[in-house]
Amino acid sequence: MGHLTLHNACKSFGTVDVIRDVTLEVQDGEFCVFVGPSGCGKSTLLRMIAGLEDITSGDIRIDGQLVNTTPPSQREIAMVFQSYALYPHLNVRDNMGLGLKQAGQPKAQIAESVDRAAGMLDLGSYLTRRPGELSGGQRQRVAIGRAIVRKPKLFLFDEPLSNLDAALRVQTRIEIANLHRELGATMVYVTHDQVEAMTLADRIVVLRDGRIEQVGAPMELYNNPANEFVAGFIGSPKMNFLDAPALGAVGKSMGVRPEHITLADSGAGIDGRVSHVEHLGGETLVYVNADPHGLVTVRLFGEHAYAVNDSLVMRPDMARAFHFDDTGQRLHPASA
Ligand SMILES: Nc1ncnc2c1ncn2[C@@H]1O[C@H](COP(=O)(O)OP(=O)(O)OP(=O)(O)O)[C@@H](O)[C@H]1O
Repeated sequence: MGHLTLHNACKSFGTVDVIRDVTLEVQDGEFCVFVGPSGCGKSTLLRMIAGLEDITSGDIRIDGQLVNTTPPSQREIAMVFQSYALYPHLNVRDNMGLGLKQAGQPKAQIAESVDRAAGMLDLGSYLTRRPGELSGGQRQRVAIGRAIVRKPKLFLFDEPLSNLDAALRVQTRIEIANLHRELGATMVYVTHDQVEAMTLADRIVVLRDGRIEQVGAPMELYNNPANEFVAGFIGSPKMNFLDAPALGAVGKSMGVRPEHITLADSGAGIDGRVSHVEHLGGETLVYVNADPHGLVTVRLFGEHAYAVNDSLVMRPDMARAFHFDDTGQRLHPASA
């Protein structure tokens, strides 16, 4: 079991309110990702769940039990950090088994648990190496293995992939997703990378300035963002925000995703001039300057021969456009 509830959880450092009234329920077995810009309070919230930070007010419960003042070691959680936090003088087997050893488990049982976790993470042939003899990705797998052997109620991950290069990040992301499927454990995962959030999460919690902006399944946030902030944060490349009055559209700004605009040489649409083109092979990103909207990103499938300074016309798919008022709240006009 690993059911987590936060009720009006708040955290202040001195007079600065870092987490404000967070109420959230994470179901047993769920993969929940906290995402948001730098400084929005993701790590602080995770550390409050872990017990590494006191909470200023509110409640945190694990499986219904109030843990506000429970020390981290008694919360039955395991945390995986960006920095691995392995003991350099211990080999992989001893690093992974240390928690069980400290808990007084018999040697044979520890060996069995470590072997099982090492098998899951493909670490079997590295068990006698020390962390210094491993790559960054292997070290992070050891840190994850150390969490697995403890059979915690809750896995907490704090940006575990940030120190890995791009290819290894993708590979380790897939391994974490597989692990979640295999273990069926509750996982709470912090990242500032919305692609990681989209690909791993059952549910994403979007934070800004210590508050929850929206909670939902990845595609729910993509297709139905509650406000301009979430609309701009989820999706890569980012949503375009066009000048709604200039288009005769409802609201202050009209949000259109780069993949929901087509280009034509002439005719009806928004006139613009190509400012930059990125050829990515499978797709082409065309950056178009259009007054008064500014720089608009258009994402086209496949290869396209647009060049800087080409004049063209953009045609947003109005059925997929979003409308926002001047406070950034989503409008639902009857015509939208
Ligand atoms: N011990 C502390 N004392 C005072 N302020 C703190 C402390 N820890 C964090 N903060 C502040 O709390 C805010 C939230 O920090 P936190 O590390 O939780 O953000 P984050 O969303 O995880 O950011 P990042 O993505 O950059 O890691 C920041 O403004 C930070 O400066």
